[in-house]
Amino acid sequence: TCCSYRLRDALHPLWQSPLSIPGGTRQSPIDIQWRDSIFDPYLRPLKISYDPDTCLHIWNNGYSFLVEFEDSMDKSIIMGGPLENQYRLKQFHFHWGAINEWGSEHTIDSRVYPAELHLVHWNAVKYESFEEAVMEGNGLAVIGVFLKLGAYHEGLQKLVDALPAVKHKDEIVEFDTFDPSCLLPSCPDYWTYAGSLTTPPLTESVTWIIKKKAIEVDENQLEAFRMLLFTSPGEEEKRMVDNFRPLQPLMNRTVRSSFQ
Ligand SMILES: NS(=O)(=O)c1ccc(C(=O)NCc2c(F)c(F)c(F)c(F)c2F)cc1
Ligand SMILES: [Zn+2]
Repeated sequence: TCCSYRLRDALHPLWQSPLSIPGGTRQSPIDIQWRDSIFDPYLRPLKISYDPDTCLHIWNNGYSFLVEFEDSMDKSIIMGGPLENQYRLKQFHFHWGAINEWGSEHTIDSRVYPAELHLVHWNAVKYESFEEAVMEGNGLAVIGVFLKLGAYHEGLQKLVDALPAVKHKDEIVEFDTFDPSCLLPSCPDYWTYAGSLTTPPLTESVTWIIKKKAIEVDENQLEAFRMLLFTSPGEEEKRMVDNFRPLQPLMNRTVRSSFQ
C-alpha cells in the first residue's frame, strides 16, 4: 500500500527523502514483469548519436560517479523510440551493490543485476536547460542498461582506469573523448514507462527506456566501482556501495515493450 512504500522509502538509509513524495504516482525504480508488459507496434527504433568530443569530465558527486557532457548544442542526442522530441545527453552514471547479488535499481521479473547504467538526457526542444527540464513531465529520458558478471568489457575499462582519480566525494578529473554508445548492448529491444528520478528530488519527469539485454563486465571491473568512497578526503572512509533506491509501486502504469 502507499503508506508502506512511503515508510519503506523514508526509512531506507541512503535516501533522506521526505516521508511523502510530491504526487508520488509515477516513482522509479520498478520491477518490470515481462508478461505484463504490452508490445506497442507504434514504438519506433531508438536513434542514438553521441559525439565523443562532447565528453567533459568524470566526477564523484557523493552518490555515484558521473561522466558529464557538453550539452549547449545538439551534438550527443537520442530520438525516436517513445520520445516525441530530441533529447540531449547530459551525463551518465551507475548504481551498484556491495556484492554481485544485488545493485541494480530496476529489476526484471524480480531478477536483480549487480549494477545498472543510466544515460541521462533532457528535452532541449521544449526547455532551455536541464534544470528546467527536470521539473517537467516530459523533461528527461533515461536509458537504463543492466550490467551482469561475465566477460571483460573493453569500452568500460577506460572509465575504470579513471576511478582512482575520483575516489573521494567532489573529486573531478578531465575526461577527454569517450563514446558512451560502446556501453550499449547491440540488441535494440527495450521496455519503456513513465517514472521519476531515483534520487532526491525524485521529480516525476523521466521517460525510462530500459534495455532488455544486459552488457557483460568482469569481477575486477565491478570491484573497481566498489573502491570509490561516499566520503570526502579526511573523513572516516565509507565505501560507495548499495547506491540504489528500493523498488517503488507500479500504481496505475503500463510498461510497454518494443519487441514481441
Ligand atoms: N538515477 S536517475 O534517476 O537516472 C537520476 C538522473 C539525474 C539526476 C540529477 O541530475 N540529479 C541532480 C540534479 C537535480 F536533482 C535537479 F533537480 C536539478 F535541477 C539539477 F540540475 C541536478 F543536477 C538524479 C537521478
Ligand atoms: Zn541513476
